[in-house]
Amino acid sequence: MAAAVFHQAIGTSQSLGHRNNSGRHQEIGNGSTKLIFKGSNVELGLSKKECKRSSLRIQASSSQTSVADPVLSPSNKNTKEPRKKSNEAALILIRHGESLWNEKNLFTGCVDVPLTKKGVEEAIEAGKRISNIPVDMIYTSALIRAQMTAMLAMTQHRRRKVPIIIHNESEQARSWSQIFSEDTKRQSIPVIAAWQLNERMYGELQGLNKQETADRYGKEQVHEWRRSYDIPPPNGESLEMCAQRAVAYFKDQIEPQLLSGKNVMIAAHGNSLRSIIMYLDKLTSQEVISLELSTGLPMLYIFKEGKFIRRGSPVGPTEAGVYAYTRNLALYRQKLDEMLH
Ligand SMILES: O=C(O)[C@@H](CO)OP(=O)(O)O
Repeated sequence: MAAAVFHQAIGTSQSLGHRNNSGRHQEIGNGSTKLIFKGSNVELGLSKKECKRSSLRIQASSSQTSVADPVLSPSNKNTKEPRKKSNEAALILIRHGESLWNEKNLFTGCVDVPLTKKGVEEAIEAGKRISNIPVDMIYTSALIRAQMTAMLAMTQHRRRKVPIIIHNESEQARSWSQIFSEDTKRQSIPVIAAWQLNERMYGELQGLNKQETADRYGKEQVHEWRRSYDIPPPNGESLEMCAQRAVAYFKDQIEPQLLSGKNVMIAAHGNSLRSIIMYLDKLTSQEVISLELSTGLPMLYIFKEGKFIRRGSPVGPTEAGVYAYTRNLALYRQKLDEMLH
């Protein structure tokens, strides 16, 4: 029953840490032509061939289901196996919108800072870009900036399902947040908040101004702390350490959802997403140094036949290119159009 959807992934949801922001930029070319990772001073271009090379191969077995929303096909309404077998699912990654400490240029890490007005607008804009892409499950970090981003983005979604945060932290929380209508459940999207997706813990840099820290310790040292793979900032996490929990969570909890055909959105942070993208795109520890993610930029991957195929950032809800990627996405969009007209 639909309740299963709401409670299955919850076993692992927890409320701990945090992570966050930065001022840098990665630009992911729209569509599949070109990726450009821009750092403050760094630029790395990947050709189409290179992108292809870096797309992930995952040891995954067979059963996957449809990108099409089961609610839209009445025949699936009352079945225990709500989805048809299919080969693909959509994965949307989104870094949170600008936070108040991004704005002040402070190291944020696990400090739980909300979005600025600009961050709110970025999240809404991101939501418009993905408003025609199916979302069955949402994963966020335990931090408010990622959760705000996910929720604000979903206000723009045309399917109008209600994102609902799953509270599994105690038996009472589970019991008190139950939903007693199967139909209402079907019109909802479970949102799992997991500390493992939090920003890297920035140790003794948290709260310090990035520019002042560079003036004090030197630009190179600070760049190493911020972008190297295996050098941690003082008493903080390196990207490698961050990957150990973020990528493990992705593999253990999120990949199985994709394998079962669920379309997933992840709202998280600059570095937790860098580590996940490193895994998805098979970037080397050298390549990941140049990977920068802009705030509020959604990135689409198609999970198909055990592989992650990077599809760039949808430019807007009507961008024809996105829907040319897969037949299922096009069908979903068409059904939304029919439903909403
Ligand atoms: O301050 C932070 O938490 C992070 C992410 O915004 O900054 P950086 O760009 O240094 O990784």
